[in-house]
Amino acid sequence: MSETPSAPNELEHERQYVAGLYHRLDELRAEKMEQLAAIRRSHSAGSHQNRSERDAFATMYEDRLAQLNAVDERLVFGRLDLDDGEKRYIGRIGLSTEDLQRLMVDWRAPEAGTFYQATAFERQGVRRRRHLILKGRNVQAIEDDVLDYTMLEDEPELQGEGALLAALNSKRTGQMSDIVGTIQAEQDRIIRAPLSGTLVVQGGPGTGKTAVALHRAAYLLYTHRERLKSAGVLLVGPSNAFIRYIERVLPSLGETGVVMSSLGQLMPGITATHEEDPATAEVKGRLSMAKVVARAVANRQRLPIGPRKLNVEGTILTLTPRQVQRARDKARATGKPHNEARVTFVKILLRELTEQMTEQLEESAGAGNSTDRAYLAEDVRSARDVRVALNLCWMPMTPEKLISDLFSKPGQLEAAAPELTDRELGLLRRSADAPWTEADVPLLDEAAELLGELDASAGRENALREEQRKRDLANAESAIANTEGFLEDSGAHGILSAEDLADHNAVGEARLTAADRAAVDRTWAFGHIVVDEAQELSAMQWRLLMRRCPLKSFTVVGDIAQTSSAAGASSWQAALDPFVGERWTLEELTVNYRTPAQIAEAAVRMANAAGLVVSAPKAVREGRWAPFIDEVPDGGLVPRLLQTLPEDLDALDGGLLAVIAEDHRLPEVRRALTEVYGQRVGSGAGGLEQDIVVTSPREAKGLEFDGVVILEPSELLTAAAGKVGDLYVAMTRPTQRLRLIAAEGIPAGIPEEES
Ligand SMILES: Nc1ncnc2c1ncn2[C@@H]1O[C@H](COP(=O)(O)OP(=O)(O)OP(=O)(O)O)[C@@H](O)[C@H]1O
Repeated sequence: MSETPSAPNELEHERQYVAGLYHRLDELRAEKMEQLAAIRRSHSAGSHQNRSERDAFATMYEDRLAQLNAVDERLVFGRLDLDDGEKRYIGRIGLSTEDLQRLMVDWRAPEAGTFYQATAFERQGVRRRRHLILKGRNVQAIEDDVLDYTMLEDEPELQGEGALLAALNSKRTGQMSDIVGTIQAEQDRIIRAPLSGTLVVQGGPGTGKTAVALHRAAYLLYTHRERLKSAGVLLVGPSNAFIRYIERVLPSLGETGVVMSSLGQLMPGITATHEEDPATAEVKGRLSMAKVVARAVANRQRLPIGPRKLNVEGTILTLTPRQVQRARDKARATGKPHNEARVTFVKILLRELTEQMTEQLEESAGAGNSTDRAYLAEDVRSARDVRVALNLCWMPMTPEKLISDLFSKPGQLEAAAPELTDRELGLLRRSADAPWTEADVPLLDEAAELLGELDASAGRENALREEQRKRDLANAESAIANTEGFLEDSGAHGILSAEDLADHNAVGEARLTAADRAAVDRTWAFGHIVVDEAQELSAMQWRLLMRRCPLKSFTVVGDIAQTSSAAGASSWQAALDPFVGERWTLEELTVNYRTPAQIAEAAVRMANAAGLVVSAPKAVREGRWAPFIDEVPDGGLVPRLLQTLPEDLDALDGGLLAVIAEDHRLPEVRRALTEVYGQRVGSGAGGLEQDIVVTSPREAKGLEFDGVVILEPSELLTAAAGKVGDLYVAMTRPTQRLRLIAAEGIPAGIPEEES
């Protein structure tokens, strides 16, 4: 049902139309630049309010300009020919002529939906769907799906097969790109699903879950702009490497307002490392840890063992356990978090101690000789003994201090976690200065929730100010870049620095977007949260995310079979039940767009042989190569890698190659490869710019490469705490070629004859 029109006049027609679209884009850019420059020229004049209004306009123009600049590549990618004769062009944004004649429809608009959804079975008024394949600003080729006849097939229909296969076969760059021109019908249905509720998207490797999650975020922001602009959208991924891998997709879709965070960054101000020990991560991830943290907080509200003598300016007062208990009960009854309820606790006891002091002084000075209560209250409040005693009973506390003490002081841990075994307690113990890990983040968040603000204003305001300054600088830089031509003409080029402009623009909080504010505010309630690789989340991580979106509007994408974290999910039902019960819907993606059939099938056979039930998506294409299997003698892994690498690199012809192995092998592999390939070798997360990447299976999660070499695959099978996720993940990363080098035997199922 695909036809490629050869008629040169068709191509010529499209070239002219597309040139017209770019012309309009350039006009709009020039217009916005002129408006921005005019605002800047008049900037310093007028009242504070005038300046604020101009700032608001400047921000609006800058945002629009940034969007217009971001959509240049593949501005338009499709055309629909409709029954009524209309020819509707579909592109990254909507464009109209000056007198509002529509030139191109935004891919997220309802009128563009049929571009992705129409099939030969259900034409939805579409006669022909045309894909435009651009290089730079020029139309290189066109490819048509003709839908105005019925064609029955059993296979799932691929739309724009030529354009799709061209995209799938293109070399990987180490950064994900958008799929807006070739979204398939089953993906589109998910992208355009309603905003409310929790939607789970389950799909095997390479089915486009990440792509769908990102396009859905862009779609929701477009369709529910008002609501989501003020509340913000949060996108959570497994690691910083993953966030770097996907970070260009949303800007390329014209959206910059999404907060992207890895699991280690979910608590503003804390940068956490990976939790190395899976058993420790598993214990920290249990839902029952919420109770442990709650007990740890309650244990910081203590009763003295007996009456305590306090010296206030030479007068001896007594603080009794009973008094403390009464004050504690009242403070707890306020229902406020620890640090805020402490205010009540302290107020009650200071009042009682001041009364005691008044009575004692009046007694000793004789009746009728009244003392000034205000002075006495101040004496009591500032007395060292009183401060120490009240702090011992109810210490103001930061989340970091609470959790650090909990894990580094054995007595505190035992008191707070009576349900844990000695072995589990041992797993949690750590030194006070150990770095924070991803598994600590939900515990810190839980603590922050129960403790409340230490000083309700300080921390957040500083963070906001810092964030504001960063944004002002970035805005100023882009404003200067965008108006370069104008500045040159006016002779101002080079005179104005981004810092000057940022200072000039600083107008307080008003200019921060919701996303800026949300990124630094732990208590921010997002309008929607998208979670990728969601199978890895522990119950405590889910608990944290649920707090960040009280409306429970979630898009959850992942693959249960790829779970490698010991704290991760074994079923969506089990993972979500504590938080949303049955109120979630499941969608499945069934086509593998990444991995060639021969490789995907070997991965599935391996998983099945290891006892893992995996959904086996149908691969869209055959590859050129079946997996290469090299069995070598002991000590032969790296020599064989060095021997085979030239052939693999040659075959990939400049493509991206990853060597995946367990952590303990990585230094040796890196050393050996760097000796031969020097700067071409990058490591793990930071290495995606290089064409040879050496990485662990964990860091490769969610990423893809043209070629993959796995060293000692059986090790990846056993390392993942009894789960086969890691080897399954590693085997499904390549888009072209897979090689397995093994000294300890090839895991069952991989060679075809065993199947
Ligand atoms: N409709 C499409 N058009 C073009 N490319 C697509 C399409 N759908 C998916 N792809 C490509 O397929 C590859 C796999 O997609 P993606 O990474 O989103 O899959 P995934 O399901 O998240 O995989 P995994 O779970 O294995 O990490 C990517 O290169 C993506 O760009």
